[in-house]
Amino acid sequence: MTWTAKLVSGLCLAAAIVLFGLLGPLLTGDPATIRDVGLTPPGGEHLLGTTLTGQDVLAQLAHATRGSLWIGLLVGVLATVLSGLFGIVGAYAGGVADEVFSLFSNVVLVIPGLPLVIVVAGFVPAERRGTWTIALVLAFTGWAAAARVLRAQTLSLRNRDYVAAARVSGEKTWRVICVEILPNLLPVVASQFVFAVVLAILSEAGLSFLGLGAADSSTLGTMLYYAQNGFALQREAWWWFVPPGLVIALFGGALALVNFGIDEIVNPRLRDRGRRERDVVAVRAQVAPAEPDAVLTVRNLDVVYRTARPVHAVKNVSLTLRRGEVLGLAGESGCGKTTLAYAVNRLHRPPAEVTSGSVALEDVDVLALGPEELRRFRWVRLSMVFQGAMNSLNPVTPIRAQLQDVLRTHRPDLSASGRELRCAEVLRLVGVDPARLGAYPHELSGGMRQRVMIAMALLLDPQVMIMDEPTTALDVLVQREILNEIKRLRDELGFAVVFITHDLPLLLELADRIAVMRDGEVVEHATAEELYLRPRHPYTRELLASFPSLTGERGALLR
Ligand SMILES: Nc1ncnc2c1ncn2[C@@H]1O[C@H](COP(=O)(O)OP(=O)(O)OP(=O)(O)O)[C@@H](O)[C@H]1O
Repeated sequence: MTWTAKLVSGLCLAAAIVLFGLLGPLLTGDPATIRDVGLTPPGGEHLLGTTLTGQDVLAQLAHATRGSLWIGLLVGVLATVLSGLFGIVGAYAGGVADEVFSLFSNVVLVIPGLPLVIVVAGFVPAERRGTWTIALVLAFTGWAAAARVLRAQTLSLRNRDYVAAARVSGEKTWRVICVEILPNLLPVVASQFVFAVVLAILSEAGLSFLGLGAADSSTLGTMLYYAQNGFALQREAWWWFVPPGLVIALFGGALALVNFGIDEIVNPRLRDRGRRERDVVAVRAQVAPAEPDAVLTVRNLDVVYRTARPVHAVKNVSLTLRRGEVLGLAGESGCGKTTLAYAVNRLHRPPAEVTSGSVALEDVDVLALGPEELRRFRWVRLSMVFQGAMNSLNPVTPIRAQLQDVLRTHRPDLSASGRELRCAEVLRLVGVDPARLGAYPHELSGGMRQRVMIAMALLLDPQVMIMDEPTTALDVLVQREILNEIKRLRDELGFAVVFITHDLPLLLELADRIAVMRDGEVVEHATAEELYLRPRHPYTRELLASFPSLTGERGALLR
């Protein structure tokens, strides 16, 4: 079922039940009228039959549905307000307020909900136990888990740049919360609300079934309570207890479907979950025989994002990476560079799918590897430095642990001292003092973090390293230092590099050969020198011309 189908069917079902609760009582008459037609089965005058005392089950059901929905709505609103207050306001305010609010939420969270509800509801005398009392008790015991979720979300949002910008520009606190933070939380709040309503209806049914429900209203739980007391099951009067049970189940199911729909709106990736399980289609080309000194051979590769409007991101790409070579992959933003790099590594996720072609790393047919073979292959023979690499480190773990994790996974026989030595060695290789092994990522500069990621990619001596714009976020001096380091390491260790960037002049300096991509296709593939001196494709000439010359006339800088 697609996300829209879930949402629409959930909303239709919930709307039908709400309509029945709203209009049913007006059409079905008094549910309390006693007649001498006890336990009449459904049919004729009484569509859903009668109770032991001859009351019409349909009329009771309509009133009970209205009562349950009303309690569900009250509790949903109250619990959402409480969770918003304690979760969002506390987290945004920070300091003592956050600690006090958070402590209170935690205390409420660990109190066992149902027993507390039963004790509190039982403590209030029956004649004073009205709808509001029950709603307050259920709301009080039901808001804390949602508050924890909202607090976590708010803590992450309050540090975002756009919230900081709003604060710096002098916006008032309530405005920052309502305009900058709340809209981003709305999908989460909506799904928490839906969950609170379902939980309230179920809990109220449980309370009423135990005889602890509201004295002033009839709910689906009350109906079940009377059916139980009237021995409906033993008397085989199924029409007395099945309808209220069914309405509870259908309403719960409808809201669960709505919740799924909301989840998938919040996280569009979920929409594609399960739509396709394969990342590579079955029919694809045989691995072509590689050139003698080729280490990585890509042949006629096609990658398609199977979205509502499919995107053919990589089209018939063929590339050969030779031993110890730096192959540059250049092209404007969105031309498919990252998609190609991910597909070569089998890191692409649905909706991306390799539809044809082959990828071979020496003798390994990469597209044919199973999950366990892939796990053993990646990083050992082919590693990757991701785009924005300096943010790829886990902020709460020291560098040492992150580097050692890779060794623990792929070299389990290495001793603790062996691991330590190897980590220090790779850090030294990339020009970072091994004394920084104990540092957390935030204690390192951007350039150092970038180097640590390169060190991590070098840990297992891979034959090929794919570097996806590894230096874009750095200033030119640090960028140059790192590029020189990559060249030196390549000469020293002999691995081959696929270096992806939109910066063609940088590639002219670094790469042995360059492939220029446009719209998913490789439009030109030549040595760096050839490409610079004799660019053949108009797009390459355009790219070369778009970079300002430092030696031309002043005006040439401002093209
Ligand atoms: N998950 C996705 N669903 C649909 N289309 C996608 C998805 N991810 C990427 N695309 C599309 O695939 C094409 C190639 O994207 P890709 O990220 O590979 O480009 P790129 O050359 O690496 O760009 P950049 O240099 O900006 O990172 C783009 O048109 C992009 O919109």
